[in-house]
Amino acid sequence: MIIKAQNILTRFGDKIIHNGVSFSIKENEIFGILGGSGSGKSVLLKQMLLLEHFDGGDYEILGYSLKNISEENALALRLKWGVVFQFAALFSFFSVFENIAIPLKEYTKLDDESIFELVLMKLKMAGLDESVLSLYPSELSGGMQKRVAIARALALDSKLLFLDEPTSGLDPHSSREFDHLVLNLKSSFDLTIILVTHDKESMKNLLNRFIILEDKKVAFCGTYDELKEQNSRLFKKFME
Ligand SMILES: Nc1ncnc2c1ncn2[C@@H]1O[C@H](COP(=O)(O)OP(=O)(O)OP(=O)(O)O)[C@@H](O)[C@H]1O
Repeated sequence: MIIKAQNILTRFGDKIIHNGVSFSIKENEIFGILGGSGSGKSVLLKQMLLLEHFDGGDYEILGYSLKNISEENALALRLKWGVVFQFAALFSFFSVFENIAIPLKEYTKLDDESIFELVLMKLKMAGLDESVLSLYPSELSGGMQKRVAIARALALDSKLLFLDEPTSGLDPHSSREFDHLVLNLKSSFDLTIILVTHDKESMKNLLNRFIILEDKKVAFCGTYDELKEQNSRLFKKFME
């Protein structure tokens, strides 16, 4: 297991968000976190990324326990994953090249030529070519911005990729193109991908397994076909 969540309890003030949430994510799967609005999907994602507290239980990610993790281990872990947040979150005042090069400049001692080669390689992995290198984010379509964000997230050879609502804001055609990209990345680069999504097509096309959060707990964990067979109420609610 690459990620294990055990009995997670989350509170904000008096309000309980998760009460005993447990799940495991296997290597090289696309794993979905589903649930209604406010069910705690984003909070769960942020907890795994060390961006949000939890009040009980523990996560184990790539062998590190997140409870009481040291600064040093937290940094080591941050270098092992890539993240794409909902609105691509590119630096608007940097070019595409600069956006993708940032983690390479910050965390490696590579020379300029190697950085250029790597940026180009990551851009191609994400389905773009050198013609966009000198453009600024505002000059790109929404779908292209997401691709640049993916290229940046994978700059450091991450094996874990977290995506928060990656198709939100995209038209249906670009959303399906994005699904293809995610599938390609998974199979070509042995990535494990964790995805929060509302997009029913993406759920059907992409997810190997998923959890559904409901009433502060995991109401379902398994595959699309298993949900269809085992729980028609949740299937209707989330997949139809
Ligand atoms: N920092 C915070 N302080 C207080 N409450 C918070 C905080 N972050 C999230 N919450 C609350 O936790 C609950 C779960 O939020 P979360 O953003 O995880 O929901 P979600 O399942 O991702 O919903 P959506 O699909 O609408 O984005 C919400 O009720 C939200 O108001």
